Amino acid sequence: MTPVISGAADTAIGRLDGSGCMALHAEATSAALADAGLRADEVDGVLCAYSLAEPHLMLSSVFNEYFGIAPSYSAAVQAGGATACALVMQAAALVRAGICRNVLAVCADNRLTGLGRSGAVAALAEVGHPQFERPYGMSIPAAYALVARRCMYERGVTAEHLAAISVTQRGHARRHPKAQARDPLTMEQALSARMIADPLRLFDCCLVSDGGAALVISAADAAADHTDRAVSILGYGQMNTHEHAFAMPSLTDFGCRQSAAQAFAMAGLTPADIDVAEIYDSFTITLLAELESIGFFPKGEAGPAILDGALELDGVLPCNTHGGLLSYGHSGAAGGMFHIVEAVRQLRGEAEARQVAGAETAFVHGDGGILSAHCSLILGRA
Ligand SMILES: CC(=O)CC(=O)SCCNC(=O)CCNC(=O)[C@H](O)C(C)(C)COP(=O)(O)OP(=O)(O)OC[C@H]1O[C@@H](n2cnc3c(N)ncnc32)[C@H](O)[C@@H]1OP(=O)(O)O
Repeated sequence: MTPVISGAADTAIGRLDGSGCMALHAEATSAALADAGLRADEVDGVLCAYSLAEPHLMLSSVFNEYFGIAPSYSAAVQAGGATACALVMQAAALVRAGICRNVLAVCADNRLTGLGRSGAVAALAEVGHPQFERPYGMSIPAAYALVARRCMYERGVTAEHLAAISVTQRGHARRHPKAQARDPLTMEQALSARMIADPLRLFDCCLVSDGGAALVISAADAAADHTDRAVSILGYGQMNTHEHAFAMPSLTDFGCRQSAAQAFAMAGLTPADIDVAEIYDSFTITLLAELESIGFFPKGEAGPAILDGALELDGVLPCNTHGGLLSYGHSGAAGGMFHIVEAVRQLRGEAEARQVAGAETAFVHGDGGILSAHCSLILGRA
């Protein structure tokens, strides 16, 4: 059974006063089911993730009860920023195995209003190793600063290369009416913004947001009964190289190389065949390093290419066309799901002012945090 994405939707994003984690899950789910043309009782699989603001021991069970459904397969998955892609990979496997016909994958969190930005940043700092990192104040931005410094030393990455990423993505976000950060951003502003973790400045860092997103992954014949806008899941792959920053095998070469290679082999495609890319951008350096590890650019060449407009809507690799985690928003596992929702919209030709002309193939990638767990998807126009 070929798996397809038959429905995709996201909630509002940003500071959503009064929002709750479960309400955002339910809102995203209702919208994705409506998009798929599916009733809730036709869903036989539910996959969800986790919440920082309202932690639950078994989020999937809580969600099912809250939403009033009783799927035959249900689980909560946690793979950091790779979670959304991992949910799609697991749902596709359930469909291929004939276990489920319509799997709902949903992620949401209210971490901006639920924890406050400083509370969210403090909670994220807890992911560091309890013995070797947390006592020394290692934060997530600081860990990525180590990656940035090493890429500067080994590959000639410059502050301008990183700033060009945040400026390009802000330009994309300004074309998306729902994006959280839509003010104009210039190279000068990006390069002179306050330092967060040297060499990463404010606009090198992703946002903290409230929001949610959901997808329906169906068997192709099941989807054909309720929609003609499904998007094919052509390939997927995953790689886990380490857990904590201190154990990274390399500060410049990441597991996305293997996860993407698996996905490309399954799809029978190469990076040159991709029309639009939605790639995890927790920090500007995350994206730059991934672009080179995956093979979209040779080592040391992504930065100059980005300065030349490679990631623009009419560039060689239109990338993070909704604005990404840097400007669209980042709400835990939902942050990665926003990338997938955007890929679906691009392939359906529904991306409005930010549509990439003739987009037929999309590459999506999630990175678990400190570049550990990696999961890649390749989607295609059905
Ligand atoms: C583990 C995984 O699962 C994988 C991952 O995704 S890793 C990524 C996880 N997420 C993070 O690490 C979050 C990264 N971001 C941050 O830590 C914070 O945004 C930051 C430290 C960069 C700034 O936080 P701060 O200093 O407390 O900002 P603060 O002084 O409150 O903000 C002032 C203004 O700056 C702006 N601002 C804040 N953060 C911003 C950002 N990242 N980009 C652009 N503007 C930002 C806002 O306009 C804000 O005004 P409002 O409050 O009106 O919105």
